[in-house]
Amino acid sequence: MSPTSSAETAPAFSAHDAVVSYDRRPVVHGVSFEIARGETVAFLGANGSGKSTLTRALLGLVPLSSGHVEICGVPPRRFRDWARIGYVPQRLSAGGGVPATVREIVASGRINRRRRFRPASAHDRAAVTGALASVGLLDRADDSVHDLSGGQQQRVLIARALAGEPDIFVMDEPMAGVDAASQRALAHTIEELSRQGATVVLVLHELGPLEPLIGRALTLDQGALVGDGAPPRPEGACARPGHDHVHPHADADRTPLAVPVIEVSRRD
Ligand SMILES: Nc1ncnc2c1ncn2[C@@H]1O[C@H](COP(=O)(O)OP(=O)(O)OP(=O)(O)O)[C@@H](O)[C@H]1O
Repeated sequence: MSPTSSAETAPAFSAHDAVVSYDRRPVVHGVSFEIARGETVAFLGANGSGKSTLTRALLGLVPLSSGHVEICGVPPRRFRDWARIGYVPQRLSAGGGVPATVREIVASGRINRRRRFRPASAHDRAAVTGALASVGLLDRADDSVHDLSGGQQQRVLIARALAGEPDIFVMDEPMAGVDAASQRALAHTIEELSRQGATVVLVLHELGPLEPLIGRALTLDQGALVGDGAPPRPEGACARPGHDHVHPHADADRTPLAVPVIEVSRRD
């Protein structure tokens, strides 16, 4: 933490000359930036430009080969307040081979909030139900997550993050494989989170319905930060730095979402 910052005033995320390598091959090349509390920021770039790797490095999920990153002024290895962070990974990893239900996966998002060895409180249950409703999956709550389409599984991951009532969201391609109506509903959810003061970091290959929310885009090209500012104006459906992007989920789901109501815990 810098001498002038504290855990409450430091940027939500900062990176200083951050380098990430896989098998000694650098895929993120010495990037530096800060993301302030309450900002909504998108990482843009083509497939393989390093967006996911950089966001995972910001969360300490992959190690840096040099440089440093901080979460709220603290290096990830010393950061303890993980309940503040809602991470939506690019693909469903929760559950694995275990036949978990949608509700179980979403409830796992409250683990950092629950008191050890205590049964779920009424507030825990309400947070899970509210998160399920927000992504339009209340009616699928007792189904196995493996019976859902890729787009629906993506919404389960978003609900899991919402259930934890974090104030910092990191969402890796939250719109991937989600149909247009559901994308608009998710955009509304994200707008609401942002309006309530949450920090929202999005990995996107195109802005789509999120465009009005994104005032700042950090653009990556082959691991280098090549842009930091207002996002490029649309010139077509996929006229974005990642226009050649391959969607990870081909099976977009078709269920429209309920209008979400989300509460973000305020920290300031
Ligand atoms: N676990 C890994 N091991 C080795 N190389 C990896 C690994 N993960 C990603 N890479 C490589 O690192 C580079 C950056 O990948 P990354 O997934 O971060 O890019 P991205 O911009 O998020 O792309 P996409 O939009 O396709 O997810 C790519 O060349 C990719 O092949």
